Amino acid sequence: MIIVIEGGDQAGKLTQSTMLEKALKKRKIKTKLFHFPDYKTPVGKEIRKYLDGKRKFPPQVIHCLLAANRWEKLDQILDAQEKNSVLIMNRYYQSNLVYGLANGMKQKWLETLDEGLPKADLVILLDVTQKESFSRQKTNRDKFEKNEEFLRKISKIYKTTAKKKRWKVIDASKSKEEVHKEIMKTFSKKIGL
Ligand SMILES: Nc1ncnc2c1ncn2[C@@H]1O[C@H](COP(=O)(O)OP(=O)(O)OP(=O)(O)O)[C@@H](O)[C@H]1O
Ligand SMILES: Cc1cn([C@H]2C[C@H](O)[C@@H](COP(=O)(O)O)O2)c(=O)[nH]c1=O
Repeated sequence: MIIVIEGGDQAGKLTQSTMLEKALKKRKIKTKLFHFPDYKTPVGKEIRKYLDGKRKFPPQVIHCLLAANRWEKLDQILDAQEKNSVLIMNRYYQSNLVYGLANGMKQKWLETLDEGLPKADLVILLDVTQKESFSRQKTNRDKFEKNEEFLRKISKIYKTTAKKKRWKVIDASKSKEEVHKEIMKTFSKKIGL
């Protein structure tokens, strides 16, 4: 199964996807964690430059690149699916939908970019207020993260999309351990334990 950990800036996606990976491996469940964007690939390097303000692209181009970055990893994803029971995605195509909508792109256009990639079985949205996210100090904010107004928009679109698409929303302003417990509860329920 594919579990996606989603959320805005500093929501705790890296923390929680790593804690989940560790917990599943401890239970002897074969698990592989992917991170998107993957900044190490050729397309990923372009995305990094864009987010750092060193490249300029129209929104259509950056959202195509963000999807292309997943297509670059398709063979690795398929291979990982063969070898593991669970794949965890620290962001996946759901991010492109939310950020793309916030950037004025159409839903159908955005969804077509990722059509054909292995689908998510469970999407967990880590919900934090924009205030809480900003209090989790970060020195180098990227192009999308610098704009507070944009981040408020992202938070709103995440919530409405989660409702429409039945993503599991978890209050991520709680402690790391409490959020992890909630994620484990959701996972157990999903697999019928
Ligand atoms: N539940 C929590 N409570 C308080 N601080 C947290 C919590 N979860 C994560 N943090 C802290 O917030 C910061 C961001 O966490 P993390 O890198 O996991 O978030 P992220 O969603 O992956 O961020 P980004 O999208 O910006 O890469 C880190 O310093 C982390 O230790
Ligand atoms: C995968 C993906 C990401 N984005 C956006 C979301 C963030 O603003 C950046 C990535 O930053 P992070 O600190 O490395 O999480 O890119 C997007 O718009 N579309 C996507 O598919």
